[in-house]
Amino acid sequence: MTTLSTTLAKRLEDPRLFRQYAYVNGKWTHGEGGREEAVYDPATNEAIGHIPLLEAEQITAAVDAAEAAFVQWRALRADERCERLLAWYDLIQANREDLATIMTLEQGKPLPDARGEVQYGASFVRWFAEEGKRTYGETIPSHIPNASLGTIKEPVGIAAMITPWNFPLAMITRKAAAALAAGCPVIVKPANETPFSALALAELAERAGIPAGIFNVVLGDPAEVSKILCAESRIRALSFTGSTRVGRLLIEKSANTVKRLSLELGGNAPFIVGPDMDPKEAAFAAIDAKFQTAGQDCLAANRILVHESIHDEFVEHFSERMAALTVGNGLHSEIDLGPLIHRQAVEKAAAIVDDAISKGAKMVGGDQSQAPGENFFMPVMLTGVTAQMKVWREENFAPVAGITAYSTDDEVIEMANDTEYGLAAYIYTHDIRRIWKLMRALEYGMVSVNSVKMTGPPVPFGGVKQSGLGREGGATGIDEYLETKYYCLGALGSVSGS
Ligand SMILES: NC(=O)c1ccc[n+]([C@@H]2O[C@H](COP(=O)([O-])OP(=O)(O)OC[C@H]3O[C@@H](n4cnc5c(N)ncnc54)[C@H](O)[C@@H]3O)[C@@H](O)[C@H]2O)c1
Ligand SMILES: N[C@@H](CC=O)C(=O)O
Repeated sequence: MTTLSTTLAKRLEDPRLFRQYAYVNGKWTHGEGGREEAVYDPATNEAIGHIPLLEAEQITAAVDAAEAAFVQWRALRADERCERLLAWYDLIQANREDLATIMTLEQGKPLPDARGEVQYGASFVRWFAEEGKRTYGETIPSHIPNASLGTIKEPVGIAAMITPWNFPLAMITRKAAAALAAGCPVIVKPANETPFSALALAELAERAGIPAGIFNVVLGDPAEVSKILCAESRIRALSFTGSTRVGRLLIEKSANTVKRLSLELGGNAPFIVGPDMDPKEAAFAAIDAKFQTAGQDCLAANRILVHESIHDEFVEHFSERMAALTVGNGLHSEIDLGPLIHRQAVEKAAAIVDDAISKGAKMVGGDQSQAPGENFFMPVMLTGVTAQMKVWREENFAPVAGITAYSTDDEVIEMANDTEYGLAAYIYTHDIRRIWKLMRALEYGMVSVNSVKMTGPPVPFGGVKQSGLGREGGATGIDEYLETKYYCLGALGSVSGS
């Protein structure tokens, strides 16, 4: 019988990239308890494969393997680790088409977007391969007679990573490449909805010469696995990307082992349009900022705040452009929006729209009878949204755009900051004084002015408030995996005053 997993394997130039096992200590591993879970194509609801759910002892075995492998990995010179990471980068690039196919099948995003994510994910590997060579310590002018003082940077130890389904590859490489370059072994727990991208990365890491035990992918019940990872004192850093709800749980669970925590959590981005903007240009930019990955993006423009003087024109252009968006299976050509990840996400989106309408918002679009399958949600524009509505308060993670008018800069600052989240904000205006005022007043970790695109390897990506702790990427991303060791070399004789 032909199953979708055989169909999938046949679609790939290199079928060995499609693995249905965990990857621990350089070995493809079954679950010892016989538990497994199906993974579905969200566009069709067909199972594309199965993954094992590992037992507690198998997760601990991954930690044992990482601990043993750490000794040699940290002992390599930075340029030697750089070479392995560059080999990984080359393999990811060379297998871009297969990786994109796997991603579209498990995540649903349109194939061109999946190719873009592979490229984006690979770019972090190259960036951190190089950054690993620049983990400088410092020399400190001594206040102690005859002593020399300074710092050196050392790998923090085993780093665990728990990652989401919306960016199944790049959210792994942005963490793992930094940790590996710093000299740390890595244990990744990907989202159960999208494990196959992570497993393909493991296959390529092995081919790149990253030794057994240094890059592990564990699979299992999320609460069970993370409980073990958080409680394990040998794991010194935990990096999580996902919802604020789960982020809070991980903080609690890690308290006893006092780990280094990096948290990239939810967002509720405001998209502010000033009165001087061309309403059409701003509306088109807002469409891009809202509907990429079908709205399932932590940077998605959730609350679109438009100056009252151009609001009606903006809304007209927005709805026209929204009506032209195509919704369908991401493997087909000319698709703008793929499915949501599963049926619950569709139900959540519908509940957010109903809540807004019951509180007075007006809806354009969103004829769900046109949806090409049960996990699809036709894009919706809601106008007249208020702070009492869920669409304002919650990260909707769906193609639902909430729009509202404002009259003054002070008012829009208050509106934009009226959320527990603080990941990213967008400002569209050409008035430099307004740009400066808004940029300084917005309580967000990242502010993008007149540009939808804001991310990439050189960028210190991260949020404030309840959107997270720490930064990924950029010149500081590797610090999440490094400890500073201060040294005092005393009794040196002649160095006083240096
Ligand atoms: N800030 C960022 O960089 C960023 C990037 C991507 C996604 N996100 C956020 O991620 C969320 C969407 O992703 P999601 O639905 O996969 O998030 P999620 O929090 O439900 O899941 C993220 C990861 O946590 C695991 N998990 C789920 N329940 C758990 C539990 N009880 N204990 C331990 N682990 C558990 C999941 O299996 C997955 O691996 C959104 O809030 C989005 O904003 C943030
Ligand atoms: N789009 C983000 C991921 C958030 O979901 C990124 O670029 O890292």
